[in-house]
Amino acid sequence: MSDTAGETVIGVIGGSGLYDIDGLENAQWRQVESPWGAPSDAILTGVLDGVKMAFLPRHGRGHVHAPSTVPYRANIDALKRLGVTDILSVSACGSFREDMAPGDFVVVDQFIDRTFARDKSFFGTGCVGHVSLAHPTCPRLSDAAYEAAKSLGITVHMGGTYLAMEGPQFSTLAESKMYREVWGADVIGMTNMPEAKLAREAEICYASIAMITDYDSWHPDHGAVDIAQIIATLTGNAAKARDLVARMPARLGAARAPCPHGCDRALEYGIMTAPEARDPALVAKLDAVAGRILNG
Ligand SMILES: CSC[C@H]1O[C@H](OP(=O)(O)O)[C@H](O)[C@@H]1O
Ligand SMILES: Nc1ncnc2[nH]cnc12
Repeated sequence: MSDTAGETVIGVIGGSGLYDIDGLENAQWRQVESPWGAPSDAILTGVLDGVKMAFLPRHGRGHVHAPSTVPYRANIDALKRLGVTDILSVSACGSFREDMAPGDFVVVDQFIDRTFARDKSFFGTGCVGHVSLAHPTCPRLSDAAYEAAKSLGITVHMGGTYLAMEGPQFSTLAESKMYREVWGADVIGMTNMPEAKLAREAEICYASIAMITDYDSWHPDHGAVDIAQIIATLTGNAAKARDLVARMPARLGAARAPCPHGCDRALEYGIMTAPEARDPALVAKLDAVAGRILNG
């Protein structure tokens, strides 16, 4: 197998309210072709503090894609084609915890996937692959994001379980209470699944920052989700998210040691289909995501 040490390339997937980032040298919006379809938008590439960066607005500029129709596979594949090694996902989320208040950031470390209408894997008939998702986020990248947020004076919580719902409607009161009281979720959003699963399949380290915009519907003093309040909080959060992103290159550095947690080797023993039984068309589509294993 090939060595995974090399150059850091930071990918940032910006969620609701974050449609670009500033300060990149040689900034350029680039159309990236993918065999998995068109990504959400062009990808903004450039260099920040000597580290290559690639920014993709998850919903597209102008917020075109709904949570269910974001082209998750094309997005992860396109970032992989640009050489991205580490993805920082930034997302607007509701909170199930009194102490995770609107305006706070949460470094997510677990997910409950309740989505049901999305393509969730690059693998399938003709090339079956399995990866571990017990620890779906990368501790090295998550630590860097946490430290960056703390250094900016942002109220940030380390660790939290993100409930991924299909949407686009928000939860009923009964669902909100069940996610919080029975399932023990901390935050809720509509987009980090299957994104995190696909990043793991593509052997890209993934960390997720939840920017809290509301208390969903469970909170007796806050009532139901109010989209006007969400947008107001989002606007404030976006500036903090940009500052956090700007600190990431200095935290990670340009030279990249292999991930100590194995994210960049997740597929090492994961492909089950015998070489002679593989579908050449699917293998060809997997050139970026799994080329290290399939063609290594
Ligand atoms: C604007 S509220 C609902 C919307 O915001 C979140 O998007 P993202 O995760 O991309 O920041 C949430 O998941 C919904 O898609
Ligand atoms: N309460 C909520 N539920 C789902 N997604 C969200 N994004 C922001 N707030 C949310």
